[in-house]
Amino acid sequence: MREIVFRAKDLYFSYDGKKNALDGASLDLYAGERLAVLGANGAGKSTFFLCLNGVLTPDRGTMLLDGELIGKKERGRLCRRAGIVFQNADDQIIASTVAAEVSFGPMNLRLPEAEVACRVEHALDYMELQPFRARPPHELSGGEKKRVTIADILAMENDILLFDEPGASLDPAGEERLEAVLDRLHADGRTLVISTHDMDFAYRWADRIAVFCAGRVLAAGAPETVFRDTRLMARTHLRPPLLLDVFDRLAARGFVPAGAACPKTPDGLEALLGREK
Ligand SMILES: Nc1ncnc2c1ncn2[C@@H]1O[C@H](COP(=O)(O)OP(=O)(O)OP(=O)(O)O)[C@@H](O)[C@H]1O
Repeated sequence: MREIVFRAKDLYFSYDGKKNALDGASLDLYAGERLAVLGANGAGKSTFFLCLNGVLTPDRGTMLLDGELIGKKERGRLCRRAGIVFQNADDQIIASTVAAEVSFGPMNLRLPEAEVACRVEHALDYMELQPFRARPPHELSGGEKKRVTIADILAMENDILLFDEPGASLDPAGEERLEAVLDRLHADGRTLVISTHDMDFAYRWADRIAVFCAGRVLAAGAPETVFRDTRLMARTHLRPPLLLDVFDRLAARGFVPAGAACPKTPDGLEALLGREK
C-alpha cells in the first residue's frame, strides 16, 4: 500500500453557522493515486477541496500532511502542496494576459525571475497555450480558459492536484486532451483528485472512488466495489457506469468468462467476449 500523503479526520465546516457543508468528513489520500470524488450537488466535494488546499479552515476535525498535524497557522503548507483547479475558471483567472496569469502564482512564491519564466514556459508548453500567451484570458472560450487554469497550477509545481469538475465545460476533443494531461501528470507521480458527475470517466480513470453525501464520505475504495454497492448508489442518487452495468448483466447471463474482471473500456469488453476487431 502506498503512503498516505493527506489525512482528513472528522472535518466539520459551515459557511453560515447553521448548516454543515462538511459534517464529519474523513478521507485519506495516497501518494500518486488517482482519486475520483463523487456525490450529488451540494454533497460537500468543493468545500472539502477548499479545506484540503488551505483556502478554508475547518471548524473542527484534524488534517495531517505527511503525518504531521496541520493547525490554523500551518495552512500555508497545504496551499504549497495542494493546487486547485476551480470548477468555474472565471473564479480563478485574474490577470490580463494568459502568460501573466500563469506567472502570477510562482511570482507570489517570490521565486527568482528566471525560475518564474522557466515554470511559465513549461506550463504553457504542457497545456499547448503558447499561441494564446498574449491574449486576455476573458476573451478565451470555456475550454481554453480551463486549460489556462490547469497551467496556473502546473506552474506552482504542487504534488497534490485537485480538479473540481474539470470536464464540465469541455467538448469531446477537450475531454480527450484533459485525460491525456491527467495521464502525464499521473506518470509524473502527482497525486490527482477529481470531483466529477461523470461516472463513466470515474470508472475508467480512477484507482479509487470516494462518495460524498451530506458532508460526509460514505465510502472509499476500488471503483468496481463502490459502484457495485447498490444500496450506496441508491442512497446517494448515483448510477453505476454503463460499462460495468452491461458487464454485470452479461455476466449474470453467463456471457463472460467466470471470475473475469470488468474491463475499463468497450474495446476491452469486446476483446474479453472474444470478438476482437
Ligand atoms: N460560498 C458559500 N456560501 C454559503 N454556502 C455555501 C457556499 N459554498 C457552498 N455552500 C453550501 O455548502 C454545501 C456544500 O457545497 P459544495 O459546493 O461543497 O458541494 P459540491 O458537492 O461541490 O456540489 P456540486 O456538485 O454542486 O459542485 C451546499 O449546501 C452549498 O449550498
